[in-house]
Amino acid sequence: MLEWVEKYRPKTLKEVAGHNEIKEKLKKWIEDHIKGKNPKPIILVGNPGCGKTTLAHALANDYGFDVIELNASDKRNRAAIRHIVGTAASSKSLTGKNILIILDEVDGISGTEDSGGVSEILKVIKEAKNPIILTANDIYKPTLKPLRDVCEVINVPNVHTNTILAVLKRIAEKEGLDVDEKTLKIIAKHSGGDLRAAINDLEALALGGEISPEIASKLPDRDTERTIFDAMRIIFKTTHYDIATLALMNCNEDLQTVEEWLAENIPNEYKKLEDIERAYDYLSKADIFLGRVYKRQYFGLWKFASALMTAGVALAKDEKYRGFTKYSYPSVLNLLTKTKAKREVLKKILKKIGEKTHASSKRAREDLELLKAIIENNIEMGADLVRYFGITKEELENIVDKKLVSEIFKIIEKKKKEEQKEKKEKKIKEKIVEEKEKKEKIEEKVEEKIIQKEKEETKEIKVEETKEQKEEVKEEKKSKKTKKSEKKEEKAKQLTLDAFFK
Ligand SMILES: Nc1ncnc2c1ncn2[C@@H]1O[C@H](COP(=O)(O)OP(=O)(O)OP(=O)(O)O)[C@@H](O)[C@H]1O
Repeated sequence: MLEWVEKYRPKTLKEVAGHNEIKEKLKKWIEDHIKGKNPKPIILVGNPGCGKTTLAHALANDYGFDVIELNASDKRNRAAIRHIVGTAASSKSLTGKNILIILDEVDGISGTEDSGGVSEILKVIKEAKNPIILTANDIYKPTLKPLRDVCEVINVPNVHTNTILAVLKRIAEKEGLDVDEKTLKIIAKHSGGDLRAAINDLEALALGGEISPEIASKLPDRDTERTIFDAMRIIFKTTHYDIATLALMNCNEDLQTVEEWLAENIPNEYKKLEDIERAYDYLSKADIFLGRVYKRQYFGLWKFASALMTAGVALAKDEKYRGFTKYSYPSVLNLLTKTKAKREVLKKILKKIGEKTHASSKRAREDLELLKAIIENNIEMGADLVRYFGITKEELENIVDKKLVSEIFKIIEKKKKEEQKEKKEKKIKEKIVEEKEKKEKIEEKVEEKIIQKEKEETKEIKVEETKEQKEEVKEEKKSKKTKKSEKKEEKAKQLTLDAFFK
């Protein structure tokens, strides 16, 4: 049974959804070839599943070309490519048709381990009389610059959501699926412009037997889980070392998670016992390296773990298994996800205890056991400790019986209220003392002022007194003076009288 992406792969350019401008460019390019103008080879660059290979095949079909499609990043293919290019000097196939060479995944030529890869492809391009289309997800690696220089780069954008929706509708109709537009829209949006992913999702949901908006919205997330799905697809479907090792390039998951995914899905993909055995053998070897990376911090071993996991599992099969495989979420991770919330809470509690007791989380774990025992035997003390550590009710419910928790928090509330009351009373008492002190101070000040005033008054009286005394002395002096002068005058008068009578 063909998987849907193959079953519904467009045969002609007309059937290819979207990409109208690119279709015109390709048509002109192949017509130039037919006219013998020998234009530059084309590199179609775009994200996975946007239709690069489909465009190339449809073009060949429309113009009656036979196709030779080879994976450029596979070293073993290079000899075949050279041979084909060499023998196809007449640029015609056995059937007498023109040949279009499609070199897939040129960005899979790895720079260091396959340094001659790019120059070999360049040689092929130079010698070939046939039109060549190369495809790549990313052509902007520095090692691929020589290829960019001799080819025409055409960027193929992601497929528009509406276009994807139209394709999904057509497939659903042909497959007689009972699915509404809302669900198809969710799948289309979710694919992020990757039509292959959208078709695969629709097929996976159809296989599951139920296609509803609820289920469609549970599809793995494009940017996170999706990348791990892509990685699984690449590792399980390829038989090439380089491609397999690149499978984790855009994958954000750590190697331990990838290992779980592979362990879960090996028997989903591989059917021959020998393949399964070999795959698990490589995976277990990868696990040994990975263990040493983490335990001994030998980060140099990481690449061996990664290579054994990706290329090891990929090359464990004798040949590719065709058809669609539904990769499942690892059951162990499923279990961990289910208990994740609980584990997170436990971590928080241990952190809180550790902060107060200045202990590691390992030691805090022992303290937590102690706390549980205290709660069961002396709930008052347990409540005090729970409060001291700052453990919330919701957190405590994860580790202690709910009944006990509500009792503990009743005690805590009661204590809190009592403390608040005490605090209030203390505040009132303090206020009273404060007021009293204030009053006393005011009284002291008033007294001081009265004394001051009295002092000032006595001073004034004294001043008055001295003034009066001065006046009196003056008066006395004055009267003495007048008396003296009167006496003088009298004396003078007497003298004149005496003189007169003499
Ligand atoms: N524009 C399109 N119109 C119709 N179907 C498409 C289109 N693009 C992709 N598809 C579907 O998606 C499948 C994958 O497309 P194709 O192999 O061309 O992608 P690609 O861009 O070459 O991806 P990759 O980079 O992974 O090789 C096709 O088999 C086809 O069913």
